[in-house]
Order: sequence, then structure tokens, then C-alpha cells
Amino acid sequence: MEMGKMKKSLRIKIISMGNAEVGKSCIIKRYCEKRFVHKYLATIGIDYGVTKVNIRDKEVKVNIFDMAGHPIFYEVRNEFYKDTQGAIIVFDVSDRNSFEALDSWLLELQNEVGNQSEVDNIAVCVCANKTDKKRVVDESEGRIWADTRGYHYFETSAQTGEGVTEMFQNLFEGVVSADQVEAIQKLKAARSDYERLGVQLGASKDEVNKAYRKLAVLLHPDKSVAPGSEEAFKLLVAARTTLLKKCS
Ligand SMILES: Nc1nc2c(ncn2[C@@H]2O[C@H](COP(=O)(O)OP(=O)(O)OP(=O)(O)O)[C@@H](O)[C@H]2O)c(=O)[nH]1
Repeated sequence: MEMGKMKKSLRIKIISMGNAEVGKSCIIKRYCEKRFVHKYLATIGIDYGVTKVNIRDKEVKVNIFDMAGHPIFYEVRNEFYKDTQGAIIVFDVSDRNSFEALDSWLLELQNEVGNQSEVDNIAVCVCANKTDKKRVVDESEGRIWADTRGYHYFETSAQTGEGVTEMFQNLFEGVVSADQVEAIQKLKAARSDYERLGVQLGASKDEVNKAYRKLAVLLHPDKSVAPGSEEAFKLLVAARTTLLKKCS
């Protein structure tokens, strides 16, 4: 079989958070349009969809878990936080309660993910939605909330489309850097340890170590949340070990 055909496409997991009726589903639908495969799992209060996006020329599959915002669905939502790489946290600019609820959504995220370093690795975009409506929460208030927590802030309207594409693009780029994507794909597709490290046959110890370090910085599981980086890192370590043995 041709190697190229065996390459798995990259996958990322995104969730939506925010009070009921703030417009989470509408934002997602607006973005995904015709490419959105929509399955409503009514009994568990979650909408699940898959879309494909290009992040700087790399095709990435995005699994979107659209959470029901109503408190009664908490027991259903909580199991979907695991392994999340990106999150949109939405409030409605015409509803102050939904803005004031943002901290409790963050708390839910922290509680469910558990590990703080994992939480820190999640790319988060704050959406001030329904900007087409009469607002009661100013842009400056929303922006300050997001900035003080280190999140990107976007003003969106699922109705007019304002800010939606820009917000998702930013989110995806926050999850997967182009260099990481490329390094993972190359490592997985490579057919020899030399190819994995990108060194010539008969490379010296120094060359092997140098090539290893360059890739390890990108792929170390503590640093990379790009999908597949853990597996790629293992391949990298194994390739280096084998080649170093050959050098001595
Ligand atoms: N004017 C206006 N209405 C919006 C906008 N986005 C969503 N809505 C409306 O707000 C309501 C709720 O939208 P949904 O997307 O279903 O809200 P949700 O956050 O997914 O709600 P839950 O699934 O209950 O958590 C719908 O009636 C939408 O038509 C927007 O940008 N502008």
C-alpha cells in the first residue's frame, strides 16, 4: 500500500461552554455551514459534529462537542471535558447573567479537567455573542475579563456572521501550531529512523542529537497539545536511541 494513504489525518477536540441560549449552537452552525455533519444526541444533551479545516495548509479534523448550557445537563456534560484542546466560552451581550456566569464555567472546566497544566494548555476563545442586539455588557468589560485570564476575546454575531470565522481560525491556530503539525506528519510518514530524524545515512552522534533536540522542543508532550504529539515524540525518542547505537 502507498504510504501516503496510510497517513491518519490530525484530529482536534473542541468544546463549547456558556449559559443556555447564549448562541453556542448557532455560532458553530454558522461556521460549519454545509460541511457540518450534525447529530443531535438529545438524551445526553450534547450535539456532536465533525468538520475539516485547513490550518496553514494542513488538513485537520475538528471534533466539536456542543454542550447544552442548562444546569440540568451538568451530569451529562461533565464527561465531555476530557482531552479537550480548545474551548469557546460564550456569553450573550444582551444578557448580563450570562456574562456573570463565565467564572462558573471556567470553574467547571477546571474541576472536570482536573490537572491545572492540562487546563493551561487548552486554547480558549471568549465570544461576546449577539452583538447585533441591544447590549447590556460593554465590549470593554468583556475584553477585560478575557485579557486578565489570558484568553482571546471576540465579538461575534451568529446572526450576521460577524467575527465567527475569525474566532474559530484563531482558536484552531492556538491548538495546533503549523510547525508541530508538520513535524508530526513527517515523523508518522517516515519509513526509516534516518528519515524520522531527517539525517543522512551514517550521520554522526552530534548530528543525530542536534536533529533530535530540534524536534523534541516542538513535540515534547509537556509543551505540545497538538494531536498525535505524544505518539510522535515516542517515535522520535526510539529513532534517536537506535541511531545513537549505530554511531558507537
Ligand atoms: N439576535 C441574535 N440571536 C442569536 C444569535 N445567536 C443565537 N441567537 C438566538 O439565540 C437562541 C439560542 O441559540 P442557541 O445557539 O440554540 O443557544 P445555545 O447556547 O446553543 O443554547 P443551549 O443549547 O441551550 O445551551 C436562538 O433563538 C438563536 O436564534 C445572535 O448572534 N444574534
